[in-house]
Amino acid sequence: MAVEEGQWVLMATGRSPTNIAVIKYWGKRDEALILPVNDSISVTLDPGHLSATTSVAVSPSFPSDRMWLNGKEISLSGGRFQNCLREIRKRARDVEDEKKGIRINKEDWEKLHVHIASYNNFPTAAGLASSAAGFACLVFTLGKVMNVMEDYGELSSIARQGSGSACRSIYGGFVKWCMGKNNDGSDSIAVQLADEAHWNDLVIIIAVVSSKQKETSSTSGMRDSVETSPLLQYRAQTIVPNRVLKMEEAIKSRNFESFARLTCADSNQFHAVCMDTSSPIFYMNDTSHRIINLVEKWNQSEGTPQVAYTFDAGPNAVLIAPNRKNAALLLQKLLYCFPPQDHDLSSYMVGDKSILSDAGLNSMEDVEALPAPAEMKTPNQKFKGDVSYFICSRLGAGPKVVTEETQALIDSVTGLPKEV
Ligand SMILES: Nc1ncnc2c1ncn2[C@@H]1O[C@H](COP(=O)(O)OP(=O)(O)OP(=O)(O)O)[C@@H](O)[C@H]1O
Ligand SMILES: C[C@@](O)(CCOP(=O)(O)OP(=O)(O)O)CC(=O)O
Repeated sequence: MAVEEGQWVLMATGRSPTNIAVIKYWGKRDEALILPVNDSISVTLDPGHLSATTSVAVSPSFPSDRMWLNGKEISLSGGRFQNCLREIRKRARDVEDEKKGIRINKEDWEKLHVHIASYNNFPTAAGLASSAAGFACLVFTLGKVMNVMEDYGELSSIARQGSGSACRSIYGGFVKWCMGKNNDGSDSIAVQLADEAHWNDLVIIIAVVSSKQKETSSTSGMRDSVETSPLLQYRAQTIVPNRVLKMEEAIKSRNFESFARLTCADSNQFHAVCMDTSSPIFYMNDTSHRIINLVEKWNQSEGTPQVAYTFDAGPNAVLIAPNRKNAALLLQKLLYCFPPQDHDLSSYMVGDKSILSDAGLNSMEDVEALPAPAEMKTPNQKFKGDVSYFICSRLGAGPKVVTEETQALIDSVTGLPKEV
């Protein structure tokens, strides 16, 4: 139902980044509250390249809460959406918009309904943490519309109830999700370790190996691991606590060698836990393994890490280079092994395309002329088309309000998504 004459629509739009864990969250001790079995640490990615944008509109003429994701209406009846809506509504405060002549009292929020429209500028449910950006954005933007004044720690614990990893997308830079001890989850919140300016030389290259939806969701995969993997228990109790301390130290001192070793080891152990699960879960594929091999060989041949890799619940590789020079060298090696299927170099690299010219790759001829990486054992092997495309990004900031009306996803007159 659209807005009736004489009634108003109030709206806010927010944009939130995704994050990628360098110490992984895998396993819950409480499914309903989404409480993890270990701390985790992530880097927030530049929202210009990977983010969710969400508009939340409220109007007395809306008969129910509704949501559209990437243009399609989805159900809000799931517990995760309901938890986020309930927790934000509980904290809603008086809102006044003098220009529009709108006054909403605190108590009115229980009766008012919202329309939510969200859009991800990258593939949804493909192991690129869309749920993290999505739920962080939902909580952040609902909070703006409802004039919620809670601090970011509290917002992170609400976002956590949408998707665990979402609590880390409430901040930019380097973020730690402290698992907490309390049964009610009140101390299971995210904190910022350092902002994005702290270590801004880092370059992040994502190899999108498959943008298809995955077979085993993170939620069900980690449930199976908790129930069946002895390695998960050992990891959570013995390995991660120590690793988190070392990672915090590496970030603080910008020690790339330590950062890279910890990141790679933790990704590999997370996938070992998946293998240790009954039935085993395979998130990586042959292409993922080839990328690990390439990086490991390079790192070994130099005697010190040149690049770090990490893989979430999917085959896509997230590669972190300490600077543009190493990122460009990495790209040369990657494009030698994984040349594009068609001859369009420009669409093969999204995000910060300028890294291509840093790598001296201005045309397909440049790609074809690349020498085989010196550390490769079988230099003639090329796997054309096995990588769909690359994204070049960097560390980024946390959620922001988007003020331009043109960027809003809901029409302020009809109260419905603009594309519908
Ligand atoms: N922009 C968004 N706003 C709200 N919810 C979203 C948004 N994007 C994704 N989601 C929710 O997240 C779900 C996808 O989460 P899922 O964990 O399967 O994939 P992913 O987050 O892309 O991958 P992973 O967490 O393994 O890296 C969607 O079905 C939807 O419920
Ligand atoms: C492999 C991971 O990306 C797992 C993310 O799991 P989710 O946060 O998507 O799971 P739920 O809490 O069930 O929604 C590792 C990480 O981000 O730490």
